[in-house]
Amino acid sequence: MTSTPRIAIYGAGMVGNYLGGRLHGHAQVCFIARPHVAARLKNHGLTVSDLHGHHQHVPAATLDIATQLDTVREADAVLVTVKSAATAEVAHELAEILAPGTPVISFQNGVRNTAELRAALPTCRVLSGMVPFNVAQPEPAHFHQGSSGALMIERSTALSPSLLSAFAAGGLPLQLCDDMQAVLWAKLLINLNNSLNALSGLPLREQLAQRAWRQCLALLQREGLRVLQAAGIRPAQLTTLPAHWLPTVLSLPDALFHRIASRMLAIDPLARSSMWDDLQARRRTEVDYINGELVVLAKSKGLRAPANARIVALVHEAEQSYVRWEAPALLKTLLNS
Ligand SMILES: NC(=O)C1=CN([C@@H]2O[C@H](COP(=O)(O)OP(=O)(O)OC[C@H]3O[C@@H](n4cnc5c(N)ncnc54)[C@H](OP(=O)(O)O)[C@@H]3O)[C@@H](O)[C@H]2O)C=CC1
Ligand SMILES: CC(C)(CO)C(=O)C(=O)O
Repeated sequence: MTSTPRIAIYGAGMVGNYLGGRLHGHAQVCFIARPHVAARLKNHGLTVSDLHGHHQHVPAATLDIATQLDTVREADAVLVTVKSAATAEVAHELAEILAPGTPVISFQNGVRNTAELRAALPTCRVLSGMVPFNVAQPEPAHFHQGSSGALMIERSTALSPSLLSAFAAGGLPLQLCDDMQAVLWAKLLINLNNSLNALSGLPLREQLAQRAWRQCLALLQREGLRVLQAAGIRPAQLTTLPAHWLPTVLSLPDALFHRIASRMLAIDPLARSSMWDDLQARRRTEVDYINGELVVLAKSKGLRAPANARIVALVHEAEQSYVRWEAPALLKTLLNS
């Protein structure tokens, strides 16, 4: 690999544009974008910022934006940043074009994207990744990191020093990890809030500041933890507290929660979950790949996950016609499911 790696970003949305903007100048970044996104970037350039004060504009003339896959042929690494439902299609497109041995990193939520990519790309080095922070889009070509955390990637010899250096130089702290499946399950437990946030219609910080919403999340997580235990899956510890303590902390009264868990509320006031973005854009959500994953796993173990199943149904209803929920009503519905 050359000293400036060529990185293709497959899926120029929230995460793809943010990561690509940060990597720009430290790597030769090529964005694979939908035509309307490509047009917007070509008009405005790309701006990325974060809650720590970073602000950077990448002029349009310096952006490499493609709507066809041909440019990926030369990539030293591909970052997959599409929603989970698009992974299969992307994997098959990449299979036609990528050189054997190319690292392909899934920066997606959900626990099955990597396996899906591996099945279609047996000669590539497919690695799991995880994005811990939120990305918002305050303006059409501006992507803002609204919470903190280091990216995680599966440790592998496929990650060249120049690739790792590009992330460091771009101000994207990176943690290499041996057991990414445990990380992805732990992230899935956190992502159980995506649907609640979407149904609440509130920014994340405002939603999580309210005990009744945290009690809904605690209920979904407790159910999830029971299912994971039955399946012999131990989620990694991604927060200051182990995953199995989170439901207790989330259920605390507001005053105590704000004192003990203030870090959980260190989120940009405008940030919302990616599932809220999908509902607003009237796109299919990832609920089947998050809450639905627990429902399927429970069934395979002869168990049920009724509260998560109820959320799957409610989000599918919201995909058809959005109804905003109040937390006490949703909590009652979940307790009765
Ligand atoms: N947004 C966030 O804050 C976070 C998101 N994540 C996860 O990261 C992943 C990506 O999320 P996010 O960035 O929000 O998703 P977005 O929907 O914002 O971005 C994905 C982009 O990829 C495009 N796309 C899909 N298929 C293709 C294709 N075949 N060719 C070209 N473009 C394509 C989509 O277009 P179209 O919509 O037209 O299909 C969309 O523009 C998800 O798994 C999400 O859960 C993780 C942490 C935070
Ligand atoms: C960062 C987090 C947990 C919440 O924004 C997320 O993963 C998402 O929105 O999909």
